[in-house]
Amino acid sequence: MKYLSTRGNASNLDFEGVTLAGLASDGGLYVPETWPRFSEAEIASMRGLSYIDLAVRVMTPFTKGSLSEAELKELCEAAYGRFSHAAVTPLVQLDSQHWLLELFHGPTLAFKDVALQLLGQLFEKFLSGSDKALTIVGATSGDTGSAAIDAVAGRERVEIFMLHPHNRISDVQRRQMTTVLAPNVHNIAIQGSFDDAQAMVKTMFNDPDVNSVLNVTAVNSINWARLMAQIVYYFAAALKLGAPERKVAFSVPTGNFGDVFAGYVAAQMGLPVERLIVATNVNDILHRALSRGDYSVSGVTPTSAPSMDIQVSSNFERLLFDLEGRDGSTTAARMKWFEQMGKMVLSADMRKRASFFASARADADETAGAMRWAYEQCGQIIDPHTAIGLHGARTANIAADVPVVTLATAHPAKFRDAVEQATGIRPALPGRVGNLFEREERYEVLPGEYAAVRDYILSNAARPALL
Ligand SMILES: Cc1ncc(COP(=O)(O)O)c(C=O)c1O
Ligand SMILES: N[C@@H](CCOP(=O)(O)O)C(=O)O
Repeated sequence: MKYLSTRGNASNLDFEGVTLAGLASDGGLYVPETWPRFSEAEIASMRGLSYIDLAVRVMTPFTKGSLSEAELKELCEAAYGRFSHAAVTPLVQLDSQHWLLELFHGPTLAFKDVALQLLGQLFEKFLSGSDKALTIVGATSGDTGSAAIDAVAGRERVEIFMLHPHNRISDVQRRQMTTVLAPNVHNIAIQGSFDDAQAMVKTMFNDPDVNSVLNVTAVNSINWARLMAQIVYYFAAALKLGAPERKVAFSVPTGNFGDVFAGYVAAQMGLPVERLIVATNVNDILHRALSRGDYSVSGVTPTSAPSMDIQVSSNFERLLFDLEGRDGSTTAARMKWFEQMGKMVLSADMRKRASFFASARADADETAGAMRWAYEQCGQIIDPHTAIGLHGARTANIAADVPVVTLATAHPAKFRDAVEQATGIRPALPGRVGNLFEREERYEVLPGEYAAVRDYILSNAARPALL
């Protein structure tokens, strides 16, 4: 499989190349040259497979040429062997139409583990036998950071610098990152928002002062391998609910548009998806864009679902690329305009082409209300991000005979204060996170200025000599 950049001006790479590169050299995001497609019979034959065997089946078309099926299986076994549930991503029924897809049974209690446990294995595999080292530079609104750090802490040849918005993530999220004291892990709290951190990361990729000495890569969902691994659980859920004979709708708590884009890819691959509901909090740029064409950035408002306090949704670029006929120069011009003006308009025609996506927005009361409904009506404690998804699922106009699956993206214990406020229940942290509140923390607080962050990374990166 070959991959091309959404901005049409970077070398085409194979799977190994895009995994190690993270972002394309023209600032675009890598996508497969074409979407692979399974027939109905092929999808039916996936029923009953274990999660690992299903993952190999779904991901093989994307990894062809870089990994054999046996190698991919070995990596999946290592990645998913650390999950605390035998099904890896179990489904829980709420009522006659609604299900939760629990994606938080990995080591750091959020859906990010599903992709990042595999990405850690992929880095190791692709670096083995070479003299290369990688410097991961990532931005997190709380969950990607801990999942990425868990996946690479202590590994040789990989060093990680993770930027988070200072004082804007939960105490559990922060400690899951800052108490990992392995020498290859560096946490930086920046005075600013996740969007500021994400913009710095993207700038770093094309900064000659950085990439002349460091081999920089990404663990955010700008890295194609992240999205690829997230496609699998859409197949897992739909197959359990009757696919390919029966259509299923998904409601996805959305920030960077990565998770829901993985659902879009699953549909391109032939999975019968009725609708994808893009569920946002009050940082609602995607809801505004899909419902009325207004993709314009306003300030980020802190909410009880901090991981979704995002306005610039990186993966939306991948959708725009498809909606505009996969013409890189059109997408490049559109993104350049957006980067300068902070806004773009989606024409009625583009919105029509995107009408496979529905969208919804939940404010603070609606988020708390969804947590209460899940607890009082269905006996389920859910986190605020999942609650936003559930609000979207329950308010979208989906026919009563179509199952609606809400992606449960984080364990409620990561957001104990918000859950307790809404339901009166303070969820306990699962044993697998250990004595988080007794461990020493280490992180650097830096101003939200690109030069300060770049200089810190350049002076603290341990292995430039290996490149
Ligand atoms: C718990 C949680 N839910 C939802 C999201 C949104 O996912 P995405 O950024 O892929 O849209 C995030 C962050 O990305 C998250 O951490
Ligand atoms: N919500 C994320 C933000 C980054 O998203 P990513 O999926 O692109 O890594 C987080 O929790 O860090």
